[in-house]
Amino acid sequence: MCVLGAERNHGPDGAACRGTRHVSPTLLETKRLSKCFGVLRAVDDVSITIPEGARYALIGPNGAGKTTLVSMLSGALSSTSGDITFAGVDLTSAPMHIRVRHGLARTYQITSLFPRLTVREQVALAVFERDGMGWKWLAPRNRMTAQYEEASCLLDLVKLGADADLPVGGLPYGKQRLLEIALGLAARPRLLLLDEPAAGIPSTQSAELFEVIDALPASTAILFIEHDMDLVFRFAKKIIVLMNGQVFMEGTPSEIAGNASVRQIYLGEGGHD
Ligand SMILES: Nc1ncnc2c1ncn2[C@@H]1O[C@H](COP(=O)(O)OP(=O)(O)OP(=O)(O)O)[C@@H](O)[C@H]1O
Repeated sequence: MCVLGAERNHGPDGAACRGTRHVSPTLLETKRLSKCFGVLRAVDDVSITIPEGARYALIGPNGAGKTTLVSMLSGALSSTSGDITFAGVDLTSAPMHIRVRHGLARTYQITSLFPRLTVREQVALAVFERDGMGWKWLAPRNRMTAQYEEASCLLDLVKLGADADLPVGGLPYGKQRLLEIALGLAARPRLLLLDEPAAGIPSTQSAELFEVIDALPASTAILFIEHDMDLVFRFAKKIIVLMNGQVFMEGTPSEIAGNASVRQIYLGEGGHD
C-alpha cells in the first residue's frame, strides 16, 4: 500500500514527528516579496499565503512575473526584498536544498537526465538522493527494497506504474512530464511548485495530466502556473492573478471569472463560462 501521506510527516532532519507537529493552515507566506532586474521590478511587493493542501493557480499575462515569483519561492532566484516563511520557518535566504528539506520543492524538466535508466530506477535514485544515500543506489537492488517500493508507489500515484520498467528515454513526452512530477514528489514536498506542467503536451493529454495532479494526496499542496484557462478553472480551487509583478486579484474561480476587470484585461471580453 502507498504510505506517502503518512510518511511525509518528517522534519527536515528526517526524524519522524507523527502526532507532534503543529499543523498550521498556512503553509507558505510571502510578505512584500520583490525582485528587481536592474530597473525592472519583475515581482513587486507580493504578499500571498498558501494553505496546507492547496490547489492554487498562478495566472497572468506574459511577463507578469509568474516564473520569477515561483523561482524565488523555490530558491532558484534570490529576492531583492521581502520575506518567505514556510511552515513557520523563515526561508527567505535559504538555498534551494534547504527549502527542499523543509518540504518546498519544484519540478524540473528531465530531458537531460539518464535516458537509459528505467523509469523506476530514475525515481528510486531521487528517493536515495533525498535520503542522502545517492551513492548506495548502485548496490544490489534486493537490498534496497524500501526505496524501490517507494519509487513504485510514486509511479502509481502519477499513473506510470505500467511504464516502470521502460527506459526513461523511450517515454513519450507527456509521460516524461508525469515522471517529472514523480521526481518532485520523491522529495516528499508539502508544497510542490509546478511551472506550466503541461507545456508542450497535446491539449488532449493535458487534462489527464492535471487529473493526476488533482488526485495527489491532500498532504501535498500544489501551486501551478498555467496559461490554459480551461485547465485553470477546472483544477484550481483558488487563483492568484499577477499583473505587472503585483497581485491584481486573488479568489475562487467563480470570483475571478466574475470580476469585470479581470475579464476585460486578461480573460478577454467574453470571460470564462
Ligand atoms: N533573468 C532576467 N533578467 C532580466 N529580466 C528578466 C529575467 N527574468 C525575467 N525577466 C523579466 O521579468 C519580467 C517577468 O518575467 P517572468 O518570466 O517572471 O514572467 P511570466 O509571467 O512568467 O511570463 P510568461 O508567462 O511569458 O512565462 C519580464 O519582463 C521578463 O522579461
